[in-house]
Amino acid sequence: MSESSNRQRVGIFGGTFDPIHLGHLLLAEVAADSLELDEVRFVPAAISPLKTHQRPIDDKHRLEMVRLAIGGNSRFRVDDREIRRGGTSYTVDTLAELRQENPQTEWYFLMGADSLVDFHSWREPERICQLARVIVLSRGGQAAPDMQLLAPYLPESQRADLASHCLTMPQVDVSSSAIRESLRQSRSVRYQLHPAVAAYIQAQQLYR
Ligand SMILES: Nc1ncnc2c1ncn2[C@@H]1O[C@H](COP(=O)(O)OP(=O)(O)OP(=O)(O)O)[C@@H](O)[C@H]1O
Ligand SMILES: O=C(O)c1ccc[n+]([C@@H]2O[C@H](COP(=O)([O-])O)[C@@H](O)[C@H]2O)c1
Repeated sequence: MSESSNRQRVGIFGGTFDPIHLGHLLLAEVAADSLELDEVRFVPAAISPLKTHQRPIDDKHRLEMVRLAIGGNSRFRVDDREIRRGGTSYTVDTLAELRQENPQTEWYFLMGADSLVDFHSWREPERICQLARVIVLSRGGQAAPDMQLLAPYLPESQRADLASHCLTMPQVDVSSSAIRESLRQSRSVRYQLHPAVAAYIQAQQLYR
């Protein structure tokens, strides 16, 4: 057996998860399956760097909803390091920490195609691509992500690498912001959330 086939393959999936919804779960499942990952780690951000103007709900609720949503999936784990670290959650810091703790692991950083559009304004995008293989998941029915957007920021070789590791997932037109808005207006969010998350939101009276 080759050395690389013995190495753990772990996907890192960061998000504000305010709240976690079925689009997130499907993205992680498609990535786990297509990339033959041993594990996907959901990493809730304390404060996402490009969302500093809007405070998410309490960390403990977001963390608990991730736990509830991934319950029963043996490949999914939650990693609360960004919440513990507090402040603005930079992906480069998280990946550097993970690499240092587990140098033998093959790390895959998963992101939705909409995040790619502002990837150039992330902290140290070039180093992120060195620390992990960045996997962009685009939604079926939508145009493939435009890698030219990254031309000023990433060398051609890294752009080509990103482009060759795009995955397509079914289009799930669900977002945390639309769910928050529906809940505020007492509209149904049925089938957009894991039932355990929906029950938690109701019991805790969140997003009213
Ligand atoms: N419906 C979806 N399908 C595929 N990917 C998604 C979907 N919703 C979010 N993502 C991806 O999940 C990651 C984390 O997203 P985030 O927690 O900000 O959720 P969101 O629904 O985009 O939130 P908001 O509506 O508040 O911006 C991002 O990379 C984003 O591109
Ligand atoms: O490191 C950065 O500069 C950076 C900038 C924007 C977003 N991110 C990460 O991308 C993930 C998704 O962010 P968001 O805002 O879509 O919830 C989350 O883990 C953020 O910490 C990271």
